[in-house]
Amino acid sequence: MTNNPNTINEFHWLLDLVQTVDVGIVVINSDYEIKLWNGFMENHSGTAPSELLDKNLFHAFPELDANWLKQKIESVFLLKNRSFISWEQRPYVFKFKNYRPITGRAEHMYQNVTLQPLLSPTGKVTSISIIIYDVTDMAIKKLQLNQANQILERLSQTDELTQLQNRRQWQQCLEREFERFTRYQSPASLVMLDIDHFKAVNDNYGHQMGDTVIQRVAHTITQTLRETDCAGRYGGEEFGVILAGTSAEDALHFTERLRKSVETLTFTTDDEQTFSVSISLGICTINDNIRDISHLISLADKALYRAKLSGRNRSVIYRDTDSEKNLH
Ligand SMILES: Nc1nc2c(ncn2[C@@H]2O[C@H](COP(=O)(O)OP(=O)(O)OP(=O)(O)O)[C@@H](O)[C@H]2O)c(=O)[nH]1
Repeated sequence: MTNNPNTINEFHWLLDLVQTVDVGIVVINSDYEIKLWNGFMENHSGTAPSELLDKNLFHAFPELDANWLKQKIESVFLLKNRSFISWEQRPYVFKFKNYRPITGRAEHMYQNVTLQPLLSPTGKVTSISIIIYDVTDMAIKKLQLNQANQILERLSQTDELTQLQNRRQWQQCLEREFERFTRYQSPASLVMLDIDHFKAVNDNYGHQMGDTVIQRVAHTITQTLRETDCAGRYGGEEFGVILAGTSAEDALHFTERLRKSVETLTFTTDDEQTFSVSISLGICTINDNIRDISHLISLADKALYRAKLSGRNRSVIYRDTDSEKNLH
């Protein structure tokens, strides 16, 4: 030890800094015995260094994930390299309460942690330091931003009135299904459907009632779908449904079930008038002659048009020959 007063001063300053810095500092030896526990750690854990000195870290804090942390510590001793634990990988190592005024809503402190080898004068790693940074403010902001982005993403994909997928999103889904067919010949059918005489609904009962009809038809579609199917609002009162792994005949079961459910819906206006609506549906199954999704949509639309022409409130399967016997 030196008796040089300058060196002694510097040593005291360093000790003071270690004790008061707003970062947690813990030093442990290779037996996990605590050799240093600074002021930050004392304040947040509520345990004074005098109670911890030479105690085993994992006995003193049994809530620590011992298996995982020991592995990390061992590799620092072995490789003599720093190791970094990000809050995104693991929100905290030491579970401390969060007292930050800005992010008061966070239950615990988010931590970035560095494990650093401490070399003896002979170059041996006899201890390591665990340095804990409180990153709660930054973590909460990032989590809130992620959450806001998720909401924005959902909004940009959803039709506001019906909560079905909007046209752009739905077409992407159709694109994926089309690709699955081209790659794996995985069958799929497209259904385009439209509310019959919808202009008359608006004209007779008002635009707001028209919106209610669109919403309830959309809800009925959602209730009739399987999880793998994908429904979207294609335009005003026109919807598209992609039925994965479904032949034309099976798609017909779906459309007929849906058509009958819509028929049973009743609507009541403010002045107690009641009315019902019907839908027409066109089905087209993907096959090798179909070039792309625009072509597929146009063929399903042709079948829908035929359903309208032949009296509405029915399902029609598109076939190249497209004869009357396909009407239902
Ligand atoms: N209330 C409401 N009406 C809409 C909306 N989008 C489109 N429309 C109306 O839907 C009507 C569609 O009418 P048309 O395409 O002529 O067809 P239709 O009356 O349904 O008759 P068919 O399809 O031939 O059975 C138009 O009057 C549009 O103004 C919407 O979001 N809300």
